[in-house]
Amino acid sequence: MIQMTDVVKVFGEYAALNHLECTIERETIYGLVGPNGSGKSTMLRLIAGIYRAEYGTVCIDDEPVFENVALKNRIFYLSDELYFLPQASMNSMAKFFAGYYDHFSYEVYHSLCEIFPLDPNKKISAFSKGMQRQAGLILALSCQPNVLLLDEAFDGLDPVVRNAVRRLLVNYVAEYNATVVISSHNLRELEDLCDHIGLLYKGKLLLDKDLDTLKLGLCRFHCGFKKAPSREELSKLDLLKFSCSGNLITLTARGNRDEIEEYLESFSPMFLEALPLTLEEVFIQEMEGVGYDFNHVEF
Ligand SMILES: Nc1ncnc2c1ncn2[C@@H]1O[C@H](COP(=O)(O)OP(=O)(O)OP(=O)(O)O)[C@@H](O)[C@H]1O
Repeated sequence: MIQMTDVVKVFGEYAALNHLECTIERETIYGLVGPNGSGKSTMLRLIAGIYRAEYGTVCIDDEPVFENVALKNRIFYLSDELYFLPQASMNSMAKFFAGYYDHFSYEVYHSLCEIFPLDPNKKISAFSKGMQRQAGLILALSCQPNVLLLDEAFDGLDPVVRNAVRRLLVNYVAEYNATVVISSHNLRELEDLCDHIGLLYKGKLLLDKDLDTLKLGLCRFHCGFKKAPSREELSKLDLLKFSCSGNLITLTARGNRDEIEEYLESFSPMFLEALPLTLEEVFIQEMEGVGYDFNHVEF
């Protein structure tokens, strides 16, 4: 379990993380979203033990991370600015990481090299940006970390590779009882990948929720009536959004989907359909629910 308690990280006069509290359970794929400069990389670097917090504690399984060599051997931080040794190929980087990570597995490395169509003898600097990301992921997983920190890891990956990576991460977490934290400024990138989402804004977690709970708590319906009921007539619903055009109604409500559907059926609609909500829409509703103007958070 990753536990950040009252963490402050300052650069000069600026607090990049401002009394941050966050707990990330094992076997979780945790999506960390937030606008540019909200502190995502800083948070990941603190978890990786690269930065020391000015205040507060950062622990993994109750042990402080900073300067903890044994613990860091089980953590891999894949930076948004990928770094490979000059002139390195994947094979030479594998040798480099094998010298540092006690659990580096050549078996895993070779099997991943077969999944991704990259030449392991070619200079990584000659790879495209997306290929370099793939190389980084292969090497990261081969180190078999308990905690895998991926900073903007999906940048530049095409949909096919993205899908493959998604499957790999899900399997990895289950097989190794690992924790993966992925940062992105794009909610849509994380929607089908994470089971938990944290929204970082100005160095604080504004929202930290299980994805199923988030999605289950809200639903949207589109329905048509001979004579549409007014918003007031639907008083039993906890309505977050309501729009009526003629006899067509689109609404978003908080609550149990089946119960809401049953209630709407009692108004004898001519048709009634549930519409999917995107993660972004769920977030907007949740943020407004806690009195926050989502327009200030640009993704
Ligand atoms: N090494 C540093 N020196 C000075 N300021 C820094 C440093 N690293 C981060 N900051 C500042 O801390 C804040 C948070 O930066 P951070 O890189 O953690 O944000 P981010 O959410 O990862 O942003 P992005 O989505 O743009 O990558 C920013 O205001 C940034 O300017």
